[in-house]
Amino acid sequence: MGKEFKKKSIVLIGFMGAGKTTAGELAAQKLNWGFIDIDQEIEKKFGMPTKEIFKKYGEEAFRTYEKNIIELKTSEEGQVISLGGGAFMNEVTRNTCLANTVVIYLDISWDAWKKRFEQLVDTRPVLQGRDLNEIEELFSKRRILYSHHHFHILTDNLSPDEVADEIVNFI
Ligand SMILES: Nc1ncnc2c1ncn2[C@@H]1O[C@H](COP(=O)(O)OP(=O)(O)O)[C@@H](O)[C@H]1O
Ligand SMILES: O=C(O)C1=C[C@@H](OP(=O)(O)O)[C@@H](O)[C@H](O)C1
Ligand SMILES: [Mg+2]
Repeated sequence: MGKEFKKKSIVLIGFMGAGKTTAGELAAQKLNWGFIDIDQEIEKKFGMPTKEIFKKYGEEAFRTYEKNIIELKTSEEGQVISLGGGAFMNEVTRNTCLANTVVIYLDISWDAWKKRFEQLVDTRPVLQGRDLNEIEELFSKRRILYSHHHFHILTDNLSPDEVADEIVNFI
């Protein structure tokens, strides 16, 4: 028997709403790889949406479980793994992903993101109680850490399917 070919997993990073979940699932289908959405894993564990987890258990509990599940899932191969937008702020997570996986940054400009705000505000706990100026500040702060990646896709003028194609072409 020949050696089995194992593929490094892909990790998608970027600000909330950039399309990590949507494009990640499509890319996994195209590659015939597994798909793991870290938020969905956390929601399964807690049995409630992320917004409720933040309310009931607090952000710290969410972040701790998030870090641990990423550690676990990035040890698997041949997976497309969509992170939540805040996960990459954790240094351990960043180092693990950069060392063990192919990190792809789904970038979106602030102008394009603003148009998606209404679509996101009801479900994203981090947006609750923040005005657009505060969100832009968070956007700029996080962007600095997203600069650590292996491949970058500017998604502003791309459909989810086109983003998935870019991911597949890179791999
Ligand atoms: N390339 C895109 N163009 C337009 N809308 C998109 C694109 N990618 C995702 N969306 C939409 O933006 C919202 C957030 O997408 P999602 O995949 O959940 O992002 P993330 O996982 O990065 O938070 C969804 O309503 C989705 O349909
Ligand atoms: O940016 C963040 O801190 C978060 C982003 C969300 O994921 P998406 O980036 O998939 O929206 C989710 O993990 C949670 O609401 C926190
Ligand atoms: Mg997502």
